[in-house]
Amino acid sequence: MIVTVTLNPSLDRTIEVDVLTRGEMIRARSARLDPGGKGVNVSRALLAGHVTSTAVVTVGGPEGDQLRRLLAAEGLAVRAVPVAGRTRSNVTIAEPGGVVTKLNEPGGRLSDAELAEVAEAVAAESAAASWVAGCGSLPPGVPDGIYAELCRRVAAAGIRVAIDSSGPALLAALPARPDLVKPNREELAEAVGRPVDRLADVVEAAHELRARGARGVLVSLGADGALLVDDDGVIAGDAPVERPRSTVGAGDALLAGFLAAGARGPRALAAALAWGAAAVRLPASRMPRHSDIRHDIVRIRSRPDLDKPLVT
Ligand SMILES: Nc1ncnc2c1ncn2[C@@H]1O[C@H](COP(=O)(O)OP(=O)(O)O)[C@@H](O)[C@H]1O
Ligand SMILES: O=P(O)(O)OC[C@H]1O[C@](O)(COP(=O)(O)O)[C@@H](O)[C@@H]1O
Repeated sequence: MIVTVTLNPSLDRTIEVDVLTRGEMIRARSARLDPGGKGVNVSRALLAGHVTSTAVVTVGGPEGDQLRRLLAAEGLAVRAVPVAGRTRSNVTIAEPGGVVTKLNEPGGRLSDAELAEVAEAVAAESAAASWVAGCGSLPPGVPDGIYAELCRRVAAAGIRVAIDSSGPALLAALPARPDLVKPNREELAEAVGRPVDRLADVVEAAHELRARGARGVLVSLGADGALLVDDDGVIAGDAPVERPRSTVGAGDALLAGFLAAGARGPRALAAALAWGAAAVRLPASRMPRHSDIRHDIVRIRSRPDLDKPLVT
């Protein structure tokens, strides 16, 4: 059983266009509305993969009501914490070939009292959990140290914790020793304050996050796959997708696959890559079911070519 925590969930509208040209009126090919936010997507992917999960989410305003309805329609187990600020709407414009432009709102402000209610909800829901995953950006009003606090509380209860966030919230979480962090290439580069251009740079930066406290680092690298650094060493892999449709939620599917497969070693990395690749082949942030996942396309390397320049 895996609990996810999303302080800044969203309604995700994905609009498919032939080409995005700034300053012009563009007729869309299709539009789709999904419940969103990183932890919400991890729980949706786990549900699709038949792994028990509960999503703790804040919900506010008419958008929050709609988010609840969308999650209920998917059959997700949700612990909704009502808040005064409205739930945000994020827009993704998807062009053929998987090129996406994302417009993410900051989200509604959360008060200290609302944050205390979230903490209570997490404590209540995680009694039987093997992992708690704190995912996504922080809305206004939330201190950078919130994920560090989550790590300490969850670890004190003997439960493992994963953090998928960025910027100051990710940096502040590291000294609290999360069992896993899942930065993408950009987030990793931001965390170490230098570009990450080759696999060797990824390894070095991931080691740095471990030196600052993270026990395991799973770096998602878009079309370049993913790299895992933990107590067992370094492994990398990829799963090529010929015709990517939408990368929205691919990182969330990757994290879900990794946790679902035991969160350790080549087997978990392979599952993560298979789930991530499957998400990329699906429209918008649709999460893969068993029948969407192909394990035969995954290539795991215990001695990756470190000089290889990254393509995405
Ligand atoms: N173009 C692609 N081709 C194949 N796999 C991809 C592609 N884009 C993403 N993925 C898969 O999805 C995972 C997450 O994508 P990434 O863009 O790194 O994360 P995030 O969505 O968190 O920014 C990657 O590690 C990879 O497994
Ligand atoms: O909290 P953030 O960083 O603004 O991200 C939220 C967005 O990320 C998503 O969870 C997608 O995440 P990924 O594409 O990184 O897997 C969307 O559902 C949501 O709109």
